[in-house]
Amino acid sequence: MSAYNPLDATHQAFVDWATSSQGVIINGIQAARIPGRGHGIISSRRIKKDERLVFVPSKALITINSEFVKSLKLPNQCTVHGRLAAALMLVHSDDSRSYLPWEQTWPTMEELMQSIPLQWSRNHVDLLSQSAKALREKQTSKLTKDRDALRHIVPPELLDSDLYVYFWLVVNTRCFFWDYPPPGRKRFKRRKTQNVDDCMALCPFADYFNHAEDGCDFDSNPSGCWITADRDYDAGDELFVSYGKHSNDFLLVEYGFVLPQNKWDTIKLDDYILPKLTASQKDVLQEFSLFGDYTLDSSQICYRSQATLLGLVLPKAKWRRFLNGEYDSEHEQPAMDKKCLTILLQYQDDIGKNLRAIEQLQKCPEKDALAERWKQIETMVHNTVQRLR
Ligand SMILES: C[S@@+](CC[C@H](N)C(=O)[O-])C[C@H]1O[C@@H](n2cnc3c(N)ncnc32)[C@H](O)[C@@H]1O
Repeated sequence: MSAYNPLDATHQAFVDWATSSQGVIINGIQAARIPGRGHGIISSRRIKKDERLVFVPSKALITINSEFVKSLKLPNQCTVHGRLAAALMLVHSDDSRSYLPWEQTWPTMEELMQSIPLQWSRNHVDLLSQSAKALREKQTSKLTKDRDALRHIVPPELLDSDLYVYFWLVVNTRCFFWDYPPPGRKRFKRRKTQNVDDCMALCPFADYFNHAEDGCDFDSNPSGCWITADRDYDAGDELFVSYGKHSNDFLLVEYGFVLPQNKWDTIKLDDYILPKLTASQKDVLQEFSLFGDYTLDSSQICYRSQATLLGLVLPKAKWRRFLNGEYDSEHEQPAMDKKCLTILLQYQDDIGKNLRAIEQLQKCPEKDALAERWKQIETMVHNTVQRLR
């Protein structure tokens, strides 16, 4: 007996549509409402490793080569992401669109806008971590570029509306990797030249799978794509796929959630290390390609940070010898640990300030997401401080 709730009529209608008219083959799994994760996939019986769980034929995907997308003649200067979002928006008012039963299972605009920081208000954005802020800025400029590339073809009242952002986020959160050219070509080969960011397809039913650190295997060929069990499962277990080896800041910005346990999680230390460096130390780091991108994971500071911090405790000539692999820094380890500790104590102060500011916010999903993330950051920093002490 599963702990998850059965599907409502909208989702059941979508599953019927996907299997009866789109050729989607579902084996041993079903969609279900999963508390805290929207919908997801659970096993309807015991499943053996390597069983194929779902097959989605290529004709059922929404890609840049789907007829309704192609017919809109959207400009190639716009990313595939931006064009797919525009196409979904432009046909949104057409009640005869073929994939309507599928679209009705997607999250609402409110759910997406609240969970993903892209459209958060300034007071919430200001309380994101440094790395989440940087990722959000990148995302914002990608959205702006997509809008600019579409401006001469899509009316501004649509392009600048929340509806465009909504479909842009639907594409961002629900696409799978897909890099095949349209059917009908004599030779059906993967395009080697295509930008990986442009290899996207919306994939009915497979898009119910939630993310975990590790999960079932996704694969594809020109006929379609499928997901295979990575291990045995009991009836009623939730099954996941992995969206990639992502930190929680990345998951928050791109997908609107964080994992409670995440072996790929890291936090950035740049704001604490870079201000401590002189101009000439920065030059040396540039020379050795070690400038910036300093991280801490659940147990240690990355090599880049350690090599950089050594520059604060070693004379320049010795530091250069270390960077050239000619000097072993074992003697300086205690001094370096001390530097590290100073930096992390400063970080702890800021974490405290952020948590107190978040405490003052009115109750809302953004507040909960911010508090959860900063408590994770607090734990990571605290554990390293304890270890160094
Ligand atoms: C491809 S969809 C997965 C299906 C989705 N849960 C739904 O209800 O339609 C990706 C979205 O699912 C949610 N999600 C995926 N994995 C999650 C997880 N481990 N915890 C919480 N939410 C998750 C996030 O909202 C994410 O943007």
